[in-house]
Amino acid sequence: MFRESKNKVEMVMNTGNLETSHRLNGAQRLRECCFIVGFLAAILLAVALYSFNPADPSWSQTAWGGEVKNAGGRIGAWTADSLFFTFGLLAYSLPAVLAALTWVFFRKRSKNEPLDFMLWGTRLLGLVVLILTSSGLAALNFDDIWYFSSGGVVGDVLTSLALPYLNLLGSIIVFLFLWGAGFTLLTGISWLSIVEWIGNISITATAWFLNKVRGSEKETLEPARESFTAEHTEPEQISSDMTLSDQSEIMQEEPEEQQPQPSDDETEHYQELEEKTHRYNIHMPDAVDDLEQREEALESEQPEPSLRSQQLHTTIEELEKSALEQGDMPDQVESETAKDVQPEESVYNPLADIDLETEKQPVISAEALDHVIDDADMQTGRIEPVISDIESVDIDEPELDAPEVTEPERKDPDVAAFQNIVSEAQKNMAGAQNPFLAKKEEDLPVPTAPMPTLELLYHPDKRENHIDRDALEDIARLVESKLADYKIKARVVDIFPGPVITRFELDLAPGVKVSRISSLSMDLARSLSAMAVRVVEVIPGKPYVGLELPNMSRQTVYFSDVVGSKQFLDAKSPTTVVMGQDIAGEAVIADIAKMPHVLVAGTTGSGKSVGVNVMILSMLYKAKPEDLRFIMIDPKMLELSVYEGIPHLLSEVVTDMKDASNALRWCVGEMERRYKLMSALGVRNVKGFNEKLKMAADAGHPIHDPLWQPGDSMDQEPPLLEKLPYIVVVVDEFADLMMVVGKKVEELIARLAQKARAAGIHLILATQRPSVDVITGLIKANIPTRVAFTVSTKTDSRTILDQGGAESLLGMGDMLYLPPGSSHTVRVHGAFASDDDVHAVVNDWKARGKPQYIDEITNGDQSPDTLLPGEQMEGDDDIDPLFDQVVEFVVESRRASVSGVQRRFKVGYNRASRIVEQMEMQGIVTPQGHNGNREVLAPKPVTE
Ligand SMILES: Nc1ncnc2c1ncn2[C@@H]1O[C@H](COP(=O)(O)OP(=O)(O)OP(=O)(O)O)[C@@H](O)[C@H]1O
Repeated sequence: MFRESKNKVEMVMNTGNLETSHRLNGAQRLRECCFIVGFLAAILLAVALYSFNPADPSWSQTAWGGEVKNAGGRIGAWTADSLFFTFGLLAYSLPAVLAALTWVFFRKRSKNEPLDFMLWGTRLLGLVVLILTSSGLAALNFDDIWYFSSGGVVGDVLTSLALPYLNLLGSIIVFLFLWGAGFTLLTGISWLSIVEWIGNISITATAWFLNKVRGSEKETLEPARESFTAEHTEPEQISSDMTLSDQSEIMQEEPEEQQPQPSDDETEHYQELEEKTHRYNIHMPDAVDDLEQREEALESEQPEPSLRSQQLHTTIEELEKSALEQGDMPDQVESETAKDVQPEESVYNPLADIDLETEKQPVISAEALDHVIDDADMQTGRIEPVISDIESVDIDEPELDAPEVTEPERKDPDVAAFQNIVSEAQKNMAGAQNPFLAKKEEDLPVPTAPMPTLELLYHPDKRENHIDRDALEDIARLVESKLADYKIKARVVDIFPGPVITRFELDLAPGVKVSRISSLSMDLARSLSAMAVRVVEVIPGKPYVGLELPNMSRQTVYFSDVVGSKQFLDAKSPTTVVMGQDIAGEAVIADIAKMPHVLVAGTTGSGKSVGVNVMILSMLYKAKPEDLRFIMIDPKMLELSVYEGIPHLLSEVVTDMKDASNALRWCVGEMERRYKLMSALGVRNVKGFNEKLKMAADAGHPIHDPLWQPGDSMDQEPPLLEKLPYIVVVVDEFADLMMVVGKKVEELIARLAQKARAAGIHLILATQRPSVDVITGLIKANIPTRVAFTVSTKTDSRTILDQGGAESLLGMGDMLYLPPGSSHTVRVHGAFASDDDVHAVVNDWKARGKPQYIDEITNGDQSPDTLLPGEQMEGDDDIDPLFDQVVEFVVESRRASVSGVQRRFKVGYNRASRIVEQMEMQGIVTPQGHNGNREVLAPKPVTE
């Protein structure tokens, strides 16, 4: 009508809405009026109370006709008088109370903010209690105002009720506490939080005040045990050199965490949580990272699953569908038949089919097959002569590209009989040549690789090297607390997990002696429930002490792992040997030529023989026979005889102790010869000698033997000098040698150990008896490199290493290696080479060549010509004083056993065996036979 446009209409409507929204509805209007009146009353009340004049007319005063002084007029005077009369001093607070009540009840509220009557009921109750108790307290404690009691009538009534029963103090206390309860009812503020808040304020104020008083001088906190823990838990937040104010600043920075004071349980929970998040410095071995990287690489390298393997995961329906689409679905009849014969098979497997068929052949009759075909025909409605009889099934089978299936039923009886005869003959042959019996190797095919390959060795499957950080941290905490039990303040700073043990590096508090921890190693092992704990007193380059604890699950360090390591592959020397892995899993290798001799000791079963085998095998991986030769002495006849026949051997493996001393004597002679040769060529060692020889040969002037004299051989001119190989002498049970041959061996070994280094002759001596009569001072002084496997006592450890520690090893190849020229032992987990590994490498070398034994090494009879400088003929030894008596006894008893002589004459083994050998030399008894017995050659004395 009069509104012209639609827009305008909307605008007018909107404006109308807005206008109505600003108007109050009926109830609201009433409430707002009450709100205004309430405030008016509060203001008037305040005016009346604060301008109260006792001379004004009121309930209590009669002042007729006088001028009213009260600013609230006559009403104000009467009201004020009434309130002062009723509430006393408390009347002054009533305007504020009235204003507050007005605000609470009449202010405009939103719909989502309804009045909580329960809450307001308690508040009202609180207010009443507060007013009553305040009046009571005022009546008891304050003077009257004007002519009113300070507590008003209310206070007077309350006190008159309380005083006869509670007396003054009791009444005050009761009113005070009720007042407190009323306050909490009214405000909802807990008195506990008020107390804590006051405490906080006072501490902060005191700290602030103290710092103010001390001026710029800042207080430094002592790193006490508590702060020590704090440092651990929040190192980046609270450090020991922070001032108190700094710390309070930090506290203020996190008010949410500091202000709501937690309960005791919560505090404990937080402490636990803090301790859980306490991270130690764990050094993961590189191997773990490598492993992870390799795993990732392997995963990324994994080829896409082939179509065939994809098909394995599809259902038969999907396969059929796709086959139909591609048009290579087999004949319906065939598939149906197959279904009947093999209802379970969902994926086609030719091998499974063959097995099934061959198994089923005898039980499927032609009738049954016909029945199957009938069924199929009925289902398909097609008649096709697919299977005619059983034979046709058999003949069709080879099409399936299956392995040969033996079918004894169809064999000719003559052929079967012939085969029986042949197999019987083969069995007899096999019985004669039992493969489990050690036998001479036939000519093996020569390997194509120039040196043995790593494929010969056992390669373990990929091993999980899972390191549980939380478990390690738990152990670290346990270590700290156990040490604290023994009053040792120490803190774990670094953790090095390894394949066999984990090293915890401890930072000791100032003044704690390392020896205290060392002496506690047994107690620590017990309290940590560990097999053994080794204390590393000095870690080179670090101010810490090491505590080595065995891992829960131990990993075997395989020879193939270490021999395939970069360090070993990079090493050039032919005498490089593998030791094992250090505590962090890094390969430890050494060079025998630099050692130059090594002593290996440990109790039986500690892994010595495996260790020695590993050393020999690693040299077989590095050196050709022209570079390195071995002389092996093995009194046990077990450990080293496996090497018999490798081209590196200079002589057969020596198992007779007499031959062993000959071999050692030969070595001394060879050493002397080499020295003469080297001095003739003016070189200082074997390496220099070989280089000079090569240089001369390359230059076309090969060097002839300068020591040759006419008559030494049938040749007319001196022979050409040949390359000198390193010679490594391995003695597996050195104690045996010392026991049987005695002093002579000690002398020979000492001579070799002193001088053989430059001549390229090196010794590996292993013993399971690390006692001072075996490892004598003379030998020890000349053999600087030692390897200690587990020993039973600390004394044994000292005998080998000149320090303790080997008694705390874990066995199974766990060793302490004392490198040459060092007094610090290195803990090494020895590499493990199985018998199969040894055989594989040995066979590989046997296939490459035959050894050329030097007979004089073992058979070299002692004659005045072959005597070494300074050596005496054995026969020149003084005849034993007991000799004549022993001869008499032996000739009479006709028994020439060493033990018999020992028993009869009460002498030691060495002396008895020497006397028997002297008798042998004089032809009184025969040499030892195969059974160890000797026969008496001298005739029995004739008795009259
Ligand atoms: N490095 C190693 N890792 C794992 N197991 C090892 C290792 N070395 C040795 N062993 C285990 O310890 C056993 C004993 O080792 P070995 O025969 O070398 O001891 P031994 O000290 O030579 O004893 P004995 O003196 O009696 O010959 C081995 O059969 C093997 O099972």
